Amino acid sequence: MHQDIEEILITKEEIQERVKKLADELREEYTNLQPLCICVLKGAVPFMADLTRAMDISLEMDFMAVSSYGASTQSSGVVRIIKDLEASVEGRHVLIVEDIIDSGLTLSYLIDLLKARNAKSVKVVTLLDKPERRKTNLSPDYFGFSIPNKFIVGYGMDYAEKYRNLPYIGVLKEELYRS
Ligand SMILES: O=P(O)(O)OC[C@H]1O[C@H](OP(=O)(O)OP(=O)(O)O)[C@H](O)[C@@H]1O
Ligand code: HPA
Ligand SMILES: [Mg+2]
Repeated sequence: MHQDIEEILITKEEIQERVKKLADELREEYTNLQPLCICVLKGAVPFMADLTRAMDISLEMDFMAVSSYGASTQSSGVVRIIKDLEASVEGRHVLIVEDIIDSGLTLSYLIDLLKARNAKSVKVVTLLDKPERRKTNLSPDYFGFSIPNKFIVGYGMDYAEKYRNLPYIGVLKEELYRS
């Protein structure tokens, strides 16, 4: 285990098993709809890659970068678009692929934006849900795990850009960000 990790919350094997089940559910819903899967950079990259391959249906991918955390464990509340989509979402069935919903501010901003751009449907799949910290009344259509209010890293998730390549999801030692 990495020296900065307090405990492993979800193992690599548990992630793989859950992702496969989510993909089965999404296949049911999206077969023949040619969904546009939107990966929210950067944290959702490993989840997007594993999930879409396991879905194994005809789909398209696009990528969007928004950021509200920076080098902090608290959302700034201000969502900035860093990279916009290439594809038009008009008339499309859109599936937003997120790694984590925490305050919900990133996602509520994105959902409003995609609806305003006339997507035919907008749904959300997130690997992790941290409901205790929610500041909006938003819940994902699909989620992998509900987790306690701890700052976690790994499988795409970072603290100040580090730890994204850990294969498991772990709780970051508090002394690394509390001073
Ligand atoms: O529900 P919220 O409180 O808005 O938090 C969730 C968002 O915050 C993180 O992204 P971040 O802004 O850190 O960008 P990153 O994916 O590039 O790390 C995470 O990947 C989600 O997109
Ligand atoms: O717990 C978290 N870890 C990493 N990134 C995050 N973005 C929102 N919550 C988290
Ligand atoms: Mg981040």
